[in-house]
Amino acid sequence: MPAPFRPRKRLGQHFLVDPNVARKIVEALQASPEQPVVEIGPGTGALTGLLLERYPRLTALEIDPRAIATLQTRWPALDVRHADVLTVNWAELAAEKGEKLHVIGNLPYYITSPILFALLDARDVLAEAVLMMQREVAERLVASPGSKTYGILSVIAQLWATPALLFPVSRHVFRPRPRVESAVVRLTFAQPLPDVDPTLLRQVIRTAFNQRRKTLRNSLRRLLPPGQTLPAPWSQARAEMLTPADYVALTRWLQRSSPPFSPKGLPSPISDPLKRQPQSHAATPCSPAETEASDPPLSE
Ligand SMILES: C[S@@+](CC[C@H](N)C(=O)[O-])C[C@H]1O[C@@H](n2cnc3c(N)ncnc32)[C@H](O)[C@@H]1O
Repeated sequence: MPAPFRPRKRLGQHFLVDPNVARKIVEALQASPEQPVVEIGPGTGALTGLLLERYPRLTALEIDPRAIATLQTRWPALDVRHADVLTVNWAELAAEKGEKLHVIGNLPYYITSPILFALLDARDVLAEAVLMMQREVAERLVASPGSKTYGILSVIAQLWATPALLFPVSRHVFRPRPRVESAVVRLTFAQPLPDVDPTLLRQVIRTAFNQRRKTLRNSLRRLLPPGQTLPAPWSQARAEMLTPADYVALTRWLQRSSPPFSPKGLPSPISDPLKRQPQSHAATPCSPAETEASDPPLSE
């Protein structure tokens, strides 16, 4: 069905036109019918109709009033809210629904990374998220240590959730066609990690990857108390060699060394990242500074 209005590229409006792909995405959601589902960016409703058939407690969040008018005409009873997904208060929405939320959406690709970080931040009130995104970002979410695509997003996503790359989607099933290929990912949100300050953990990961060419001994220097140095297995490693679990262990060690972050300070055994087998891209040069909003240009 052609969009009843001119798609706006600046809003990432590439509408899905293949009903089989739409069905596959909706079927990837593991929510049961009585659970609350939130759709990000319903657009003209490629997923919305299918979702409503299964999930009567659906809420849709859309920024474009023209899309909202279309949705209200097609499904007058739909709970569609005019909202910028980046400013949504997920905790309030979950409180309103009375339980953890299941999120779904074909994401607007110009803000994929900020949406992912916002959802990961809201992990305590979310159960799962099934999201279509550019394939390159999907691959980053599931990347392993030592690989070219392993970065801040990989580590944080793998700590706060279990990401699974479900299936690829061709750029030919959208109108207008995006320039990049897509993929669908499911994030199953994890329980909080015990005995680790999440703010410090994020700061450690970010600081290490922002200078990924340097050894951790140098890149993390400013996080250490004066006179303190990193122990041997970590000090010579680079950011991309550490697993998500290593970052947790490293942060716990820092908490013990820096009193402000040291409420409990439990010891944690670590493996030696220098002895780990690097993967095929282990020696890749530094990519341009990885930032949370670094999504590539997308439209044709
Ligand atoms: C890739 S389209 C997907 C549309 C529809 N779900 C589909 O599959 O055809 C992305 C949708 O997100 C909406 N959108 C863009 N920026 C948004 C934002 N900040 N908050 C909420 N929705 C947004 C766009 O208007 C568009 O409807």
